[in-house]
Amino acid sequence: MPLLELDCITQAYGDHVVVRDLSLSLEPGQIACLLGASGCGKTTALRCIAGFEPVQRGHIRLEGQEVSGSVHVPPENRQIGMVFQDYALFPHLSVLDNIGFGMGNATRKERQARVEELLERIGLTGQGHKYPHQLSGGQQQRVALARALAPQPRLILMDEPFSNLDVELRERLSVEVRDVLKAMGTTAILVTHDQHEAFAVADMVGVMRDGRIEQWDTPYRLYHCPATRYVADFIGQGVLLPGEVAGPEMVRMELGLLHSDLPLECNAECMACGKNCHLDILLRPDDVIHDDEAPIRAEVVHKAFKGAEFLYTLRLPSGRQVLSLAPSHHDHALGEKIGIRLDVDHVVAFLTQP
Ligand SMILES: Nc1ncnc2c1ncn2[C@@H]1O[C@H](COP(=O)(O)OP(=O)(O)OP(=O)(O)O)[C@@H](O)[C@H]1O
Repeated sequence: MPLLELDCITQAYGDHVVVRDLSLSLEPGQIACLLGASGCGKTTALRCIAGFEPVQRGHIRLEGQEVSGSVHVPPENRQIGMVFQDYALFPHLSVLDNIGFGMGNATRKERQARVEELLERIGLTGQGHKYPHQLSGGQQQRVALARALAPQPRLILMDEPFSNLDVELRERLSVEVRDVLKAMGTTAILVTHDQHEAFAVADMVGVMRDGRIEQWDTPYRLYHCPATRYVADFIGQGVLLPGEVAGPEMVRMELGLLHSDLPLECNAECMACGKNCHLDILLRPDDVIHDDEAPIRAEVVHKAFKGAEFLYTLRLPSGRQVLSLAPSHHDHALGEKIGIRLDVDHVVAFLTQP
């Protein structure tokens, strides 16, 4: 049985529909992420799950039991833990007391054992006597996670939990949070606009747009097999280059012929002949390989040093540009023409808009 099911939920503020027919299902122990641009409705969806907002249509079920829809179970009876962007720790309570705060029904001994266990999980053993202001931002957020986990909730909801932290710490903490959640078998949903966080933490990611989930998929598939132009553009870097269907599973483009393992998207007439449909082909920087032996030459118009790699922007003979990631010992000057070839695992193609 899924731990959480959202069945076509809709929520509006007045006339402004913010969440539209949103459905998803989470298995116990799964970590999901709602990812999207500011204002797409991620926080509102999370607030509906927590019970802070009623849903106007649809149903939410936790462990098969309806909590929103024809009934409305209040937030405090849903056994859901929350982690917020600003940590929301009690400043006048020690770390120990913050973590133990929500364990009202436990005995002193149980509470102590649980808090010690969680302190160890978050790497703060021996620091329980400190107060929030004596901790770094990353440590405070780990305490906030421990506090949310302490009462053994059915589900943890995290709203932009890393956005107050600097980039390096954000990456490290997102991996640590995933490890803690996985070690405890906790089901969780993260809300963020940062795809690196989403990819570091979640098993499944829903890319949201305008209140809807545009694609619900694994991070790998979102990157390599985006279902729509919007997802292709929102996730990762890349360019769309024009191509032409040369057969049901083959496309011709400026950089050569590409074989697709799936039938290419065609319009009805093209289905009949299997040729000449115009497509836009997605090329990621890792699809375009720098190779001195390759006959196709492209001019370096921009380069960004990434440490282990350069991200080159290259101009093709047609004037169109592609991105290419190359190991950083291949250090080429602006204006230089370098050989490139394609190494595309899956062809991602969208029918050219008339
Ligand atoms: N309480 C409210 N009353 C009226 N409108 C609201 C309320 N809360 C949110 N909205 C509007 O709903 C839309 C979606 O907001 P929401 O916070 O869910 O988006 P979000 O994707 O989480 O954005 P962000 O990343 O900026 O937090 C926005 O246009 C916002 O202005």
